[in-house]
Amino acid sequence: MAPGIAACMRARRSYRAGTALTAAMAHSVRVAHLAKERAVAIEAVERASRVCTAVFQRLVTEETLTKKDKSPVTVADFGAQAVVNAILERHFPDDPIVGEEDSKDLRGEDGRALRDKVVDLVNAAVDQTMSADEVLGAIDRGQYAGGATGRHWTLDPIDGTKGFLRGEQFAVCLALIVDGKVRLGVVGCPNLPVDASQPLGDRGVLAVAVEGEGAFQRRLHAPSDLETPMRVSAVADPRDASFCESVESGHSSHGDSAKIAGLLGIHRESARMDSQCKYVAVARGNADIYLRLPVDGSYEEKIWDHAAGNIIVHEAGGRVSDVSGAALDFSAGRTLKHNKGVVAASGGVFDAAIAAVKQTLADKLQTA
Ligand SMILES: Nc1ncnc2c1ncn2[C@@H]1O[C@H](COP(=O)(O)OS(=O)(=O)O)[C@@H](OP(=O)(O)O)[C@H]1O
Ligand SMILES: [Mg+2]
Ligand SMILES: [Mg+2]
Ligand SMILES: [Mg+2]
Repeated sequence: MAPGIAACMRARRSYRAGTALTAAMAHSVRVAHLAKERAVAIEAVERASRVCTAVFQRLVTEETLTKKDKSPVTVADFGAQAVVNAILERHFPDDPIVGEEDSKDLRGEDGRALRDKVVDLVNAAVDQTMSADEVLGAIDRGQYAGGATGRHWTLDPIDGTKGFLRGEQFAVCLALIVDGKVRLGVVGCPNLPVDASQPLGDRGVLAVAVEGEGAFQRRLHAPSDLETPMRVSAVADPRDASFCESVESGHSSHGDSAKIAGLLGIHRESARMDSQCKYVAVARGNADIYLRLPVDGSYEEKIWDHAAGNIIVHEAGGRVSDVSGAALDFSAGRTLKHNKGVVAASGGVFDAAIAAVKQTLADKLQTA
């Protein structure tokens, strides 16, 4: 095991032991639960986050960001997926991975320029030197079909690509699914303010949750003994609630969310934010409701866009469902094909939010 991962597990044990002496026995049993997976996942997400930040800094220096050249983003997507998958392979060689990207565009003569950039990027981020074939192989470990039995990981190397390009919110999201249920989630948010009340202050948050153990946050790239628990807000009156949604109206209907806010008596403007940082915002009480409302009825949400955020909100005391109130079903393959849309909210306002969503989408839900 890498020394960093061993130190991380020790630090977590000492942090948790100090939090509740009376529960020491329960802790010593629970801490062992997915402890190695948790530590490896954090290390992988942190390394991939560094890859993304490095690519973005180069983008800014080369002033390509304003040209909206998408290829550097593609480099970061591929690089981050290769780094995470290589780390997972080293520690859990038998675990399959459902990842967003594949190596198609990096192969052959057409893919050479991009491939060379990705290989350089990956080799700057991992401990061992990887050949081009090994990097492409690592990316393609993400082609697993998913399903209801056994264990597999799911990875979104950059969630919120548009946010990444704008220098706004994006996230590196990794989750472990066992027998169709999410058991562990890690979301790295390099641009999220550490303290939401200080939006111009320090940035970089890592959120993590293991089933049954609660949700925690810490500064990205900080030792785990500085983790603090996350709790959803205690708001009970929906009129006092705030909600967040996707930036793009193509990913979540802004028109329907405005109607739902009207029904709930919400007067505050929605916070529009890219990526699974929205789940983290709900988990740490910065927003009360996350609405993701279907625009195109045929779109199937991808498991990597929701798995990590889903468990983080649950473990922070919140609830997550689709727009009909049904739990998200991560056992159906690479997509959430049995669900439409997503509603995540603190416990105090979840029922009211679902009722307003159902009322607003009644016609669409009937024809779906
Ligand atoms: N039609 C449609 N409906 C819903 N979702 C879609 C749709 N098309 C794409 N996607 C996925 O949306 C992911 C980004 O979601 P966000 O909530 O971050 O959107 S936004 O950037 O704030 O607009 C985005 O994830 P990334 O590709 O990882 O950025 C896509 O997987
Ligand atoms: Mg995504
Ligand atoms: Mg992505
Ligand atoms: Mg994408």
